[in-house]
Amino acid sequence: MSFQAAPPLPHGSPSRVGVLLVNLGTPDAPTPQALRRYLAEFLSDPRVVELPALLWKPILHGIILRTRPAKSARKYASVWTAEGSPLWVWTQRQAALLQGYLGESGCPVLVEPAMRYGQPSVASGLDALRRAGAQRILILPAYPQYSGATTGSVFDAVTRWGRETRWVPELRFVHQYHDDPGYIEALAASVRRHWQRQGGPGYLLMSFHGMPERTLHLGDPYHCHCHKTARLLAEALQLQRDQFGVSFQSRFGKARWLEPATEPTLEALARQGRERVDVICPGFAADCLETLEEIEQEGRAAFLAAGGKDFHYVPCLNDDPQGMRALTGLVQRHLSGWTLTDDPGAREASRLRALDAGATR
Ligand SMILES: C=CC1=C(C)c2cc3[nH]c(cc4nc(cc5[nH]c(cc1n2)c(C)c5CCC(=O)O)C(CCC(=O)O)=C4C)c(C)c3C=C
Ligand SMILES: [Fe+2]
Ligand SMILES: [Fe+2]
Repeated sequence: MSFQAAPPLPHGSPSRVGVLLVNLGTPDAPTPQALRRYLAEFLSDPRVVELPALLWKPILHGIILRTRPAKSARKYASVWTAEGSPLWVWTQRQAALLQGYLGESGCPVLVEPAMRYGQPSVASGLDALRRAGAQRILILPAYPQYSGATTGSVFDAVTRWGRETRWVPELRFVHQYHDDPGYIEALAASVRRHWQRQGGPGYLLMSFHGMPERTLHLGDPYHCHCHKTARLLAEALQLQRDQFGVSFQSRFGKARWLEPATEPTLEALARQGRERVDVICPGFAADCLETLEEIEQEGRAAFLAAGGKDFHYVPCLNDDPQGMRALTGLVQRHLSGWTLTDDPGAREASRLRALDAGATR
């Protein structure tokens, strides 16, 4: 076992604070080859598919990685942008904006974007922060609701990096922000703006990414977090019980997943005579394949084919200024004691350093 050498820090240089903003990850290109690499890494994570490796590996390599890459590549091609995969484009932009907002509020930190699967990896993001002099690092998984498959897996990647690192930095970890008032209010404001453009409210379907149902019975808080986010958003919008619903999308594999599923819910709403539906995906910090293709394209088609008339997708918070301010506030609270703005000890130390510098001049 060898440990990575600590990056050289100039003698007497101040310790810096870093934030690693981590989202799920995405393929490098909308091609079957890139999808095969990405899905092989993603679906080999035991946090994502909780089956014994002896059972799962032959299914993954013998069936899924032979068929799914081509199908998924076509879906990715339909949402790909000139700058790349939407998930990566938004995550990069969020990291740059977060660094700017934090700096403006007197909290000078470095923010690096990273992807749990694919590139830039969690390890490369942490290395970049260390090279830039960060000795204190806050990990910010871009998942408002905790799940073992997402947030838990980011933790695994961070600790795996730590196991190979000589000088492990001081670390903090954001666990979830599903009921953060700033996040809820930013979502509510985005719905109100949508209503204004449409001349009034429609039925609001809040669609969250699904999870295998057994994870709920095994104690994963994801399902509860999704329902609490939905309740708080409905309260902020003063919606009555018959004006909104919660559903779970992106079913994968043969096991039971959380119910109700989004697409059948949209079809049922249309058949019940709901002419208009507005869909929001509060569990996604940024638009990606799951929102742009599965909801905005497939969800729309399913609703209209079942007799619905008017389908609207309310985009994720992405780079929304109110959403970014909410994230800034969340990070500031988690950095408490680490930055000069909110740490009396650090302020005093900096005052003493200044006095010291004056005395030696
Ligand atoms: C937001 C939270 C997410 C949870 C919870 C989640 C669980 C989960 N996902 C899969 C399988 C797939 N997910 C895929 C894409 C994908 N998933 C999330 C987020 C969550 N997943 C995002 C943000 C994305 C989009 C990535 C992008 O590049 O835009 C995919 C890949 C696409 C495809 O081939 O369909 C798979 C597969 C499982 C099994 C799971 C829980 C156990
Ligand atoms: Fe997923
Ligand atoms: Fe999907």
